[in-house]
Amino acid sequence: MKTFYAPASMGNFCVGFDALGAALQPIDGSLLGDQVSVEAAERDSFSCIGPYADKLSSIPEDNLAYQCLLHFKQHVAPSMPAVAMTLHKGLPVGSGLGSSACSVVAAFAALNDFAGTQLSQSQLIELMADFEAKVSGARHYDNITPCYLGGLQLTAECIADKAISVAHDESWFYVIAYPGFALNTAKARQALPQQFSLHDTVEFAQRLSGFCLLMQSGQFDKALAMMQDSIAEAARAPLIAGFSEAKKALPDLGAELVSISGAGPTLFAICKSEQQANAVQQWLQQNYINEAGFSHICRLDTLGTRELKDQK
Ligand SMILES: Nc1ncnc2c1ncn2[C@@H]1O[C@H](COP(=O)(O)OP(=O)(O)OP(=O)(O)O)[C@@H](O)[C@H]1O
Ligand SMILES: N[C@@H](CCO)C(=O)O
Repeated sequence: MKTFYAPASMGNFCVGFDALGAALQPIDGSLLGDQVSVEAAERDSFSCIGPYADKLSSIPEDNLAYQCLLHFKQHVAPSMPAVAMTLHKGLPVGSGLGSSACSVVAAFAALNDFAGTQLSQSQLIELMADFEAKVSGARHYDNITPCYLGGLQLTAECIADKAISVAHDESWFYVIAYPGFALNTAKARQALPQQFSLHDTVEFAQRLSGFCLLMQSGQFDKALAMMQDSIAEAARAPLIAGFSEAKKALPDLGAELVSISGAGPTLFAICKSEQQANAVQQWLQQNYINEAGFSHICRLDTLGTRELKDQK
């Protein structure tokens, strides 16, 4: 049996709505994502286990990972032998951490390996984006590609191979806090303005391109100073209880930036020291998350989706 792990990710990354995404790795070494195991079997089967399995339908056909298996057998590798697939659901649904992307990416990575189909990066990303789009209300790559490739990715349909890795400051800490309630991505997208002025559109492009060039040239503090969300935050903050209070309070504890992770409700804060990250996390644990929520101090996960070794 082989097990593939797909890390959590933060779509948008504040300054790049639908265009930037970053994969996360808790600094305590714990896994924050989904896992898909596959092994040869007499007949196809699917099971979903893990801490968030009960948040999903118990009907296999309703699960994205199983839908990936059915699609793969029908359209990619019809001669593939029967397989027993197990999804370990390690991320809450509607979290803002790329939960559905994790299931899809881990499933296709595991199936591509099991069937020996050796799909290209672009072919795999297109497959993954097709399935992510089924549930998120739109086709966006900013969870799929950082989850699959790792790191910070500039990502879009129009980009060669769908993603370009962007340099990042390895000393930054990302404090993430999932409050414990869900926010459906499709609903969070419906809350967005349907039109932006020419001025706002041009400014978004100027800010995103400036950010990427500054990051790529190692001018990380200048890049950090450019980080503003002019597309989604104003419309989505009212949907996320406590976000506005956190945005006001956390800079006093050392947060350089506070922004929404993906479509929310998870938020993230960028800190330059672990001491500041601990202070920010403590505030979030006391004021932002309920008993079903969690917080992690993270770095960027630079490995992306990978096989977990010594799985029995
Ligand atoms: N394996 C799966 N993982 C996550 N969602 C799934 C899965 N299978 C089916 N779904 C359904 O897909 C929908 C995912 O919606 P949504 O995109 O809001 O969640 P998400 O991907 O978990 O959110 P986010 O990307 O913000 O973490 C939910 O309605 C969920 O029930
Ligand atoms: N970029 C998408 C999803 C991110 O997880 C959005 O903000 O709706």
